Amino acid sequence: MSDQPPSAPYDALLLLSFGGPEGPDDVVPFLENVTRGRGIPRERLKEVGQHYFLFGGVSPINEQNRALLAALRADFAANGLELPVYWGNRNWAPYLTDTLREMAAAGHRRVLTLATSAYASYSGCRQYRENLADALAALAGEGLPVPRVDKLRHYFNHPGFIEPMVDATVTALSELPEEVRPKARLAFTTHSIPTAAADTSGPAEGHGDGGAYVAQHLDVVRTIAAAVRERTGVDHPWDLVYQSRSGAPHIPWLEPDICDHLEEVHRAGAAGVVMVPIGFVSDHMEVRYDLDTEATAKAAELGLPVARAGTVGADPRFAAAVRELVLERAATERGERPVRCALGALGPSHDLCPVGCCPARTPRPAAAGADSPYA
Ligand SMILES: CC1=C(CCC(=O)O)c2cc3nc(cc4[nH]c(cc5[nH]c(cc1n2)c(C)c5CCC(=O)O)c(CCC(=O)O)c4C)C(CCC(=O)O)=C3C
Ligand SMILES: [Fe+2]
Repeated sequence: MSDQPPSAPYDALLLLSFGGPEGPDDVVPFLENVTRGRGIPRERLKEVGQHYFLFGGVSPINEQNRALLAALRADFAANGLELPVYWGNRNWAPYLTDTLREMAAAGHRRVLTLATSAYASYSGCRQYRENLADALAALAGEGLPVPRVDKLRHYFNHPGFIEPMVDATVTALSELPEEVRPKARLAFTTHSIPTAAADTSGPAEGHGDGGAYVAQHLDVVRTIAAAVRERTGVDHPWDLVYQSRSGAPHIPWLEPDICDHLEEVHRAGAAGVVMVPIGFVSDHMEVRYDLDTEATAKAAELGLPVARAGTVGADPRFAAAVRELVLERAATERGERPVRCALGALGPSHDLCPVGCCPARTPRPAAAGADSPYA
């Protein structure tokens, strides 16, 4: 219908993120929020607290989300898309429940969510859906109208997410000493998760060795590596490696860790390494500490030249991709069949997480999926 805005039936977009401390006094309460009921050893928490104190107790993530919000609003305005954009976090202010309450009070009834995690996994998808369900339950408990909330499909393979990472990889290669550059290896990194969580990531039919989490990352790696080869004319050898492991040592998590990987390729005679943090949407603490501080120190100790590629952050191409994804999903909801952009071999991801997608160890209500208790 021509009198409908192009984002109909949606009336608002919600940027849903992790949240982070904004000063030294925030660090401990933030970590308590993150780890509530998750069984992370005390020693690991003390250590992670130190990472934040090293940066004045300030995580870069909130500033980066503010920049992304600004980029989204600028892109929407420039393209005549009148869709208000809100921001709420899992672990720090602005808290998701407060944001959703504000959205409900402003009259929003069909909310589309952009989570700052591009891939399938319990931590990157279902846990956000559980947070949405908790927030909606709180609104219902307060007698407020409960908006219907959907979530955008995984965007790991969207050109607007991939292309900035290709540029960033080429730029990082150019930062290596000239004689090292043509022989450099690419180490694509993402957050390690328990292997049991990886194996059950994504829809049930893909469960098994690494699940959708590893399959989606490998798809991205192959796409970026091929594009870098085209741009530089060099076939850089690559690996998918992991970082930021927590949890008890006896529980298996995805390996190898980036630091062990650097040692290993150094031993095998590698000339240099570009670290490409494909698992993260912005240069937040996992990137600034685990890669720029820890892994970079390890490389210096080895005498191995390294460079680190930037993340997508508030790149205008990513903001445009979000707009395309919003319009695509809106059209699908209206019963149309829009073009669904995706690079790589896997094709566009599902719009609606099916029952059994990225199951939790202890089942809990999750919104914005086929098993949502909310309409
Ligand atoms: C897959 C994944 C992403 C990527 C997808 C996404 O972006 O969502 C991610 C992002 C992030 N993780 C972050 C911080 C933390 N994650 C922790 C703990 C954990 N992460 C896990 C997984 C992931 N995490 C897991 C399986 C745990 C174990 C405990 C549990 O099962 O929950 C802990 C506890 C201490 C520790 O052990 O490190 C902290 C402090 C920050 C904020 C950074 C900042 O402040 O700038 C961000 C963006
Ligand atoms: Fe994490």
